[in-house]
Amino acid sequence: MLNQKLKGFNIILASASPRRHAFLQSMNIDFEIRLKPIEERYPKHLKGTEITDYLAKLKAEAFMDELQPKDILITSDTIVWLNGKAIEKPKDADDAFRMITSLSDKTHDVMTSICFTQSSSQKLVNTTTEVTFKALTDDEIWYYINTCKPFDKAGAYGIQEWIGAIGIIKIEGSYNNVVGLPTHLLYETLNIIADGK
Ligand SMILES: Cc1cn([C@H]2C[C@H](O)[C@@H](COP(=O)(O)OP(=O)(O)OP(=O)(O)O)O2)c(=O)[nH]c1=O
Repeated sequence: MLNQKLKGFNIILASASPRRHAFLQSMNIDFEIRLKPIEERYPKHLKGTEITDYLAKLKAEAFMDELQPKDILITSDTIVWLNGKAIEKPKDADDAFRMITSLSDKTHDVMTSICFTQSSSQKLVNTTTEVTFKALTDDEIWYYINTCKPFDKAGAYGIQEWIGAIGIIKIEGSYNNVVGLPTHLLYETLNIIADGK
């Protein structure tokens, strides 16, 4: 099993997201958390998974110089993509209201890239999930913002929270990807790395 195969490696998760920490724990992967501040900016011409690929790699850059041969550094990025535009984290409650209103009664994409960095190589994987919201009322949107304060979430919503329970009518693709980490891809890629492929 993967946790056995990874015994000779040191997994480093460079993420402040408690959801990403919990996913690795649920997969029985031993890991340490290492954090460095980074500014999540990307060139304007990038689209969709080009953005998440770019940001997942950018998050790895600060650690490049300190990686040891047995280290596998994991970084990732999630965005919500609607009508050709990325919706990132909201600045405040009004911004969150605008974001969720724009998602109401529509289908959007959620994209996550995971970057695996070793001292001498790098692998990048990504996936997209389609999420459809019902028509949400203003009262529902404000109730959610005031109770769950989704300011740390791309698109200003958490599928794992109240709004996901009452508002999402269809999803196509990985659920965990929407929460912030496509765990099936993490598992598949770590197996490839551990097998030396
Ligand atoms: C759409 C959606 C996003 N999210 C989260 C996943 C990501 O953590 C966050 C998007 O921001 P990210 O920049 O991908 O990640 P982060 O800043 O939380 O963590 P780090 O960069 O340190 O790894 O939104 C949910 O939890 N539920 C959802 O339904």
